[in-house]
Amino acid sequence: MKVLVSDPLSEQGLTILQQHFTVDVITKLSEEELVEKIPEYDALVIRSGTQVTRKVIEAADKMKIVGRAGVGVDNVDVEAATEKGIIVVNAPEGNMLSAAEHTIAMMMALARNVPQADASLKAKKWERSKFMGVEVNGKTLGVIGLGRIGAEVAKRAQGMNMNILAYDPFVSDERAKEMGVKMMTVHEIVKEADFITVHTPLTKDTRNIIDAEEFGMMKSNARIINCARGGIINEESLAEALNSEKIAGAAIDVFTSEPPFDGPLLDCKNIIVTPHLGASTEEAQINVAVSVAEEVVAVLNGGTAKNAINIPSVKPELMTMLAPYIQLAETMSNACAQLLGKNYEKISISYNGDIAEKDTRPVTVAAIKGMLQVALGSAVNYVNAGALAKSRKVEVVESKSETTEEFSSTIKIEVTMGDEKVSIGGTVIAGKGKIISVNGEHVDIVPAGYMIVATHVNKPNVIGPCCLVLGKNDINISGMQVGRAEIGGTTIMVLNVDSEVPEDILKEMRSVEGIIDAKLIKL
Ligand SMILES: NC(=O)c1ccc[n+]([C@@H]2O[C@H](COP(=O)([O-])OP(=O)(O)OC[C@H]3O[C@@H](n4cnc5c(N)ncnc54)[C@H](O)[C@@H]3O)[C@@H](O)[C@H]2O)c1
Ligand SMILES: O=C(O)[C@H](O)COP(=O)(O)O
Repeated sequence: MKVLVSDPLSEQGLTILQQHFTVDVITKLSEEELVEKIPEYDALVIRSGTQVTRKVIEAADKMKIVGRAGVGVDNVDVEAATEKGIIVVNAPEGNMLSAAEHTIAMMMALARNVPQADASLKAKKWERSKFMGVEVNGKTLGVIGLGRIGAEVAKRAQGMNMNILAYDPFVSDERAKEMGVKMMTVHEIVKEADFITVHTPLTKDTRNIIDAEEFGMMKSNARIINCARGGIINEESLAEALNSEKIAGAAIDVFTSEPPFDGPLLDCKNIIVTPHLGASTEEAQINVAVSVAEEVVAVLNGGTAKNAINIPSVKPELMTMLAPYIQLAETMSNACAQLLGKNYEKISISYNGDIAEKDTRPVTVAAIKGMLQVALGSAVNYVNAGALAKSRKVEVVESKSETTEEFSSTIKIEVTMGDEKVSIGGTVIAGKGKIISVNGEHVDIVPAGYMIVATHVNKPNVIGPCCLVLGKNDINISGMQVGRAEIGGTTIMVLNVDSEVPEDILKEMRSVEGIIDAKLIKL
């Protein structure tokens, strides 16, 4: 088997890989070059320098694992990898102490103008009064993102007698208390802190978490540090805050585009910078390279990964089989939660037929994720879905039966709140997911785009008027399925439509005689 290492990796990691596989180390590949090379490799090992885009993933026909020798996976299209059944692993702990120490080094250098004073003296100037600094003792440090690195930074800063405020929606008050940290909102923190440091991943929610509004609230002596990811602090707003002396300084290790030669930061007043050095210590590089190399060896030899970030660890062959079910379950539970339209207390997932004999944990996780995503958006992922369901007291029930009627494998998901429930059944045919029932009514739908699900009485002159409502409002129907029930009974109609349907049009549909309810879902 062949492994491509496309960023610099320590010798210790390379040696482990070379003992098992043919290893090519080719760095600085463009997307096109990577797309061209990737089909021949079974695994790809990267750091932050390689962008593993959807295009790369789609071309990776043999690939079973992407190993990130480090923490951040924002340079990997994890969704695309998951869809293709490729496991993504990282090394979550190997560089955490180095990153925390670099943050403290940056904070101290910022407080005492170390890089500027160093450059001045080397330019044969003796400017003692120009480089007046501040103590950190007794000052307040705001930590945004109290995960592994944030917590280590907080611990070290406490050792220097700093008061710690933190914001992290996923950290309990109990844990914060244990750490001696006061939890606050971002706005409360930026108003109070003398130093602010960010340690979140870069996500839709954390991008620009510190922007012009937040800089406007800061004290004039505030100093800000980013050793996490470029983009968590908006670079234009930071440049403006520094150049107008709204804040006293910034220490930045990471940038939206690296190297940041065309960005707004390098020429700012009172900024000190390093070229993404948080993890650049001998110790961290050995740790992360060995950890990821061991994961690649395990997975390519048919074992499981310990630090898979996209799915509970299962064997790669099984992942290939499960991939379409994972996607289908996520879509089905998302549809169930949208149709229920309220909070829920239980999700039941039943596996029938061949799939019942497999390790279905990744499918269950995907089902939980899809359901929670309606309320939580991108805050939920495959890793935290189970824990989030538990913390929200949502009961998860799995059942298995090896018998099915029509298809070799089916899954059924039911989301419940009190007496109200929505259930959707599905199967996979030729690698593509299909919805085969809604609330027990047989249908045959490819789940995608906008869908109207209408419960109605099975009698003449109901379906036609509904379609007329859509037609006269210029909404194109691209597919339609009607359940079977005895005449006069209640059944279901599912309409695939090409555009969003405003609430007033849905209301008009609901007023059609015989329509009991009509809801729009977006998949
Ligand atoms: N500069 C470097 O070389 C370097 C080295 C290592 C890690 N990093 C980066 O540091 C960051 C933190 O890494 P880590 O190992 O501590 O990760 P982690 O997953 O242990 O911690 C991240 C924390 O951020 C929190 N979080 C998520 N969304 C949030 C939000 N919207 N608001 C507030 N908090 C939120 C999470 O709850 C979690 O506690 C990552 O971006 C990682 O890529 C950089
Ligand atoms: O997320 C990480 O682990 C760090 O940003 C380190 O990145 P690097 O491996 O490119 O040094």
